[in-house]
Amino acid sequence: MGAGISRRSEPEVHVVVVQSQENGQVDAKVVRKSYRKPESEGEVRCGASDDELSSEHHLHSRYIRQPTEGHHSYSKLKSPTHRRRNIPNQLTTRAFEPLRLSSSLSSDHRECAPDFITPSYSDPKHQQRVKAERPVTEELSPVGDIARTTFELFRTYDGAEEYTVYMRDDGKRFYVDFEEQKWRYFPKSWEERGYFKAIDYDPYENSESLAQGKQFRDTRSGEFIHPTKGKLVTYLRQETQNVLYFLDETSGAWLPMPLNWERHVPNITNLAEKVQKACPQWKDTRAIVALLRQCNYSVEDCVSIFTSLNDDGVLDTSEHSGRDMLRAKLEKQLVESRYQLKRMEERNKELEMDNEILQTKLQELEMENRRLKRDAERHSKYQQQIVNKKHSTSGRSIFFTPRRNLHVLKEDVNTLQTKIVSLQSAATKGMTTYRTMLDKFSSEITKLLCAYRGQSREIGEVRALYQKESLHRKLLYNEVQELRGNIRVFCRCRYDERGACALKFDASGMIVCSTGQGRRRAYDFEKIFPPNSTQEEVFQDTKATITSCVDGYNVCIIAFGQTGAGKTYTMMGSRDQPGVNIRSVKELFRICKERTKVKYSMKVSMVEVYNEAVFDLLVAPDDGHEKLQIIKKGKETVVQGLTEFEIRNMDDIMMVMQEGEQNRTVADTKMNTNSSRSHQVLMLRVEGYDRVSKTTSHGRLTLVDLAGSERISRSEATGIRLVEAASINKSLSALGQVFSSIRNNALHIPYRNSKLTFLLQPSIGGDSKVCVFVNISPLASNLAETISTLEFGQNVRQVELGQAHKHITKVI
Ligand SMILES: Nc1ncnc2c1ncn2[C@@H]1O[C@H](COP(=O)(O)OP(=O)(O)OP(=O)(O)O)[C@@H](O)[C@H]1O
Repeated sequence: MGAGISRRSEPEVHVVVVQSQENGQVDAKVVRKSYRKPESEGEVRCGASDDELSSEHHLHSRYIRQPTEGHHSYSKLKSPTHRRRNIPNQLTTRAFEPLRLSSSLSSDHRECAPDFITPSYSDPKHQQRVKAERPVTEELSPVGDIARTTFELFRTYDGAEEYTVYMRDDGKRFYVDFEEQKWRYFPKSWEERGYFKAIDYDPYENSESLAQGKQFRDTRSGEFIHPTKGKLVTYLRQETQNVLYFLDETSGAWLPMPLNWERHVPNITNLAEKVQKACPQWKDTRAIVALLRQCNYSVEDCVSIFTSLNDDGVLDTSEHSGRDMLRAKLEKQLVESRYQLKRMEERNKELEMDNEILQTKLQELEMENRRLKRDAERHSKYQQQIVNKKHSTSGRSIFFTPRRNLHVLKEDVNTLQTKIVSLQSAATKGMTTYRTMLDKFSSEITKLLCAYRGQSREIGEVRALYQKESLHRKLLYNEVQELRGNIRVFCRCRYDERGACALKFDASGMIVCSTGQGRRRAYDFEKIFPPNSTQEEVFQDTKATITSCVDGYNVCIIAFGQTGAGKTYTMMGSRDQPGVNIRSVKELFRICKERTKVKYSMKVSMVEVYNEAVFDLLVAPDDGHEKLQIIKKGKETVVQGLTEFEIRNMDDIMMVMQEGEQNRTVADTKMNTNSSRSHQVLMLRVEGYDRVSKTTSHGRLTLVDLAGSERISRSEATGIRLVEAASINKSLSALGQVFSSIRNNALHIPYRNSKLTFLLQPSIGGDSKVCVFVNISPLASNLAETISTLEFGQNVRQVELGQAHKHITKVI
């Protein structure tokens, strides 16, 4: 038992035809909406050829034939919404296949061309019939927004047919019926049989709506009055993008127009006004001009990007959002392009593999073909020999070859020949198929390669733009920082051979780490030093700040971070790789030596803050390690009884530092074998007497190596180590509170909450220049501490100290 099913668009009609095996009676049933099995037993043989189907489809009726010998039966079905038509009784007998609709009856085709169906559009005979039968479709109006349309060439894979296709801005395709001079919807089902090729289209040539643009293109040279530069000659040159150049009269060269100037060019102003008219909430003209540049001065593209970004919620329409919007767009484009590139690469690989397989198959077939040809030649030779032999023996008695044997041989040869011919034709057919497929794949590969190259170039451009933007942003930020007198915060990640790096150092100069639950966060600092950074590189960015203490500024450098994250390494360093402390003093000596008109003197002192008490590190503990008191004398903060040494060269400072390091409290902890248990503060007073201006500058350099924050649960500190850890954490949190209070402009800044903050008050709370190093570990096991250190750094970054002041006194 079986069934044939016919289906069309609503109302859905299913037909079941059953022929009883007992009496041969044929029965056809109409089942709507669902497929139902026929109840009577029988064998189904029903169907219709494509021709018959297509010729009847436009009648909107179906018939099913049961071709038993000499008898034809049919069932005529009609859809209630369509008209009835008589079906001819006489139908030819032929082998039927199960009743089906041709592939061209896809839903989109029906929707587009309701009154005609093209089952085999490449068949010219059929097309003629279709043209004769199809009623004229409504007058389609393909022209939408002409600037956003695409003209394409649709070519069938066998190359037999070509259509000019037009894609409207709403994505609908049309093709030109040249005979009837009409636009028709392009059926979706055709797309499987060929491919599209874009036809280059110049909107200036064809669009009336861009008459303004045409005029603009025709008058590429021009001049305009710049508010400060006066009259400037311009010329709009087209390269990959349109780029506006102006004639620099000094050098006589055409230079690209700066964005700020471009706003005053009348044509550009016109375009920008158009954009603003379309997007009234977008007020930032500079951003509009920037986006127009990116969109090759296409108002439509510009508006479209604006609208789409606005829809996505990406766009902030406030005045200063243009650059952000552009960046967001570029980032989005970058992500999309990367994804597409990846997909294309995958597809490319697949196609290349298919291609290889096909090549191998083709080679096999060619070998088979050659072998068959050789066999055929051998057999025809053999047959010829037999015939010759027969002729030569025809006059004689049948002594050599009995007639019967000859007959059998002849039959064998004939059979063999037939087989060879059929094999040859099969091989040729197979080869043709594989060749066609090969051609198809080759063209696809070529297309993909072109697209791939285009994408790569685009990605390169977008990436370069993005990096330029990031750099620009950073420079602007630095300028703003300079003006606001903020603390500069650097981040240094230590090198650690114990494990892989769990942090990502972004190309745009950010540090990215996972903050749990699949979320990631990027942290931005003045500069980020990845694990492989050298001590010299780290010092380079602080150098400028340090040297300003020679001019009379107070400068303070602080290293903050988890225990073992490399604070002491950054500040003190090793003998071979000296840190910021030694390099700073060396730099100070170098500058002092350079300035011959100024007489400098340097004095150094060193203290540690250990368990909430201040100790002089330049006094050996044996000589009486006394707690020192910090007191306020007017505006100054003074450590009572502090030893101060004058230093004249590097040897002096090296000796002093060695002494201080020896006296500092360090201990072996679970987290660091040489862990600093106190905050070390090195203070340098630099006085310079200018013989010419008769003034004295009083600069002060404070270098602070903080003790490391630690989680007691991880460091497993007990006894005295636990007391130390508690006091370290307390003073560090007091430091954090001081920064937060300054940031929030609090009336009271709690400097006195700890000895550390009280000691550092003149350095961090006044008119100093401050650099903070946040030291972090790259290990995944330290991620929680790393994140809290990075958060601390971000908070400190927001602090505004105001502009630093020079300390200069006039000598009478
Ligand atoms: N960038 C680096 N390259 C190579 N080794 C480093 C680096 N940073 C730190 N180290 C090494 O890591 C170890 C711990 O560093 P360091 O003592 O400077 O950490 P710390 O933050 O000062 O710790 P604590 O707060 O416990 O004193 C030292 O042996 C140091 O030499």
